[in-house]
Amino acid sequence: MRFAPDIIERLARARADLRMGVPIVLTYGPAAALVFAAETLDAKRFLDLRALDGELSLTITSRRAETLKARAYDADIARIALPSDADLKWVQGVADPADDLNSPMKGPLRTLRDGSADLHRAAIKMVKSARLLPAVLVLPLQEAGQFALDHGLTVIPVDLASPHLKATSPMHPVVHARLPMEAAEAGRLHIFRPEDGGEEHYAIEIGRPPRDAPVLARLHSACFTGDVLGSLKCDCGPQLRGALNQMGTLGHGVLLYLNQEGRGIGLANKMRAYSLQDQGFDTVEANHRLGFEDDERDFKIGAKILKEMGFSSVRLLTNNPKKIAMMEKSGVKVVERVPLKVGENTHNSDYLATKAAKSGHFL
Ligand SMILES: Nc1nc2c(ncn2[C@@H]2O[C@H](COP(=O)(O)OP(=O)(O)OP(=O)(O)O)[C@@H](O)[C@H]2O)c(=O)[nH]1
Ligand SMILES: [Zn+2]
Repeated sequence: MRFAPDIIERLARARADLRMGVPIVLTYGPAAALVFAAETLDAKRFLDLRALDGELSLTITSRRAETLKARAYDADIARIALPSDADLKWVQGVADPADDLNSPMKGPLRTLRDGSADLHRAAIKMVKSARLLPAVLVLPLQEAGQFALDHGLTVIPVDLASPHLKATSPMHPVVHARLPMEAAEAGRLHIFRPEDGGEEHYAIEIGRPPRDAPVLARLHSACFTGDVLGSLKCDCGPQLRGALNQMGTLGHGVLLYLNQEGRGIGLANKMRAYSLQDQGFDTVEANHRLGFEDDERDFKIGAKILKEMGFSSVRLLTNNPKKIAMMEKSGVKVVERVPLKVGENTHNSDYLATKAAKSGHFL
């Protein structure tokens, strides 16, 4: 009998811990560290953390470090030595750009350059996958095993975890049922569940497309504001309905509804980005100021689901060349790109222009 969680299950637990403000322990060979997500750390735990010995660092991505004018010696991340007088408000000010313009002085920031950054890099990956701000407090630990046991903390060995932090989780069909829709009466909704405890994704199959021919397909990323609320800041709502209508007219197609809200940063972070856009930054700059890349989505998920459904080639409805490249790389042939230009308005024209200029979208 073996009921203990395996590494994938422990990673899911660790993500939930971080979201609730509970620290985790990361180990890598003989090295170990106590890790808190800066966003969810509370005052009480921060005081207790301060009382422990060791060099406490606030690790951020090099994207965020650039905005804060901090040197990033570890390529994609920067380990900021926590000043002795730094309080929780200071930590959150480094993590969250909301007040950058009101109170720009966070530094001068001293970043660490000696020692290994492996644990810190893994910690950033974990908070990103927990859809939190990419900033972590990291304290090296000596007796990590005992410490974790004493405090009931989840322990993640980074060497075991890293292949899973990189890979796209296998996706399993859960259930499907008939769903007549305005765009097509012959609709069917399929639910797919990843093995890693992450978000479920959906496939909307219209008609019964033959599996041995290219299918009209769309990879749509969740956009609560556009899809549900009819936001005018983006073109997602009209693209969603436009794609379904084209498939309905043709009589068959597959729309994948991928729960990668805000280009993979989650709705809370997307709203942080919107707030920065209200301060004058464009969609790409806002992501960078938050510490994210322009696009944190994993399009391999889409290819996995299509293959699972039996499709191997598509006519892809998109203006995004990266989706095409990723499908091809993942073994789904894109025989044709079908442009999807709908829903431009006065509120989103700058947003669409930025995507064309900075993210390489087809005009
Ligand atoms: N971070 C962030 N995400 C946004 C913003 N505006 C829209 N989104 C998200 O961007 C995604 C839009 O995805 P898609 O409809 O696949 O658009 P796309 O990558 O431009 O590709 P195509 O529409 O296929 O050309 C959704 O997840 C939205 O929630 C924004 O300003 N910031
Ligand atoms: Zn949108």
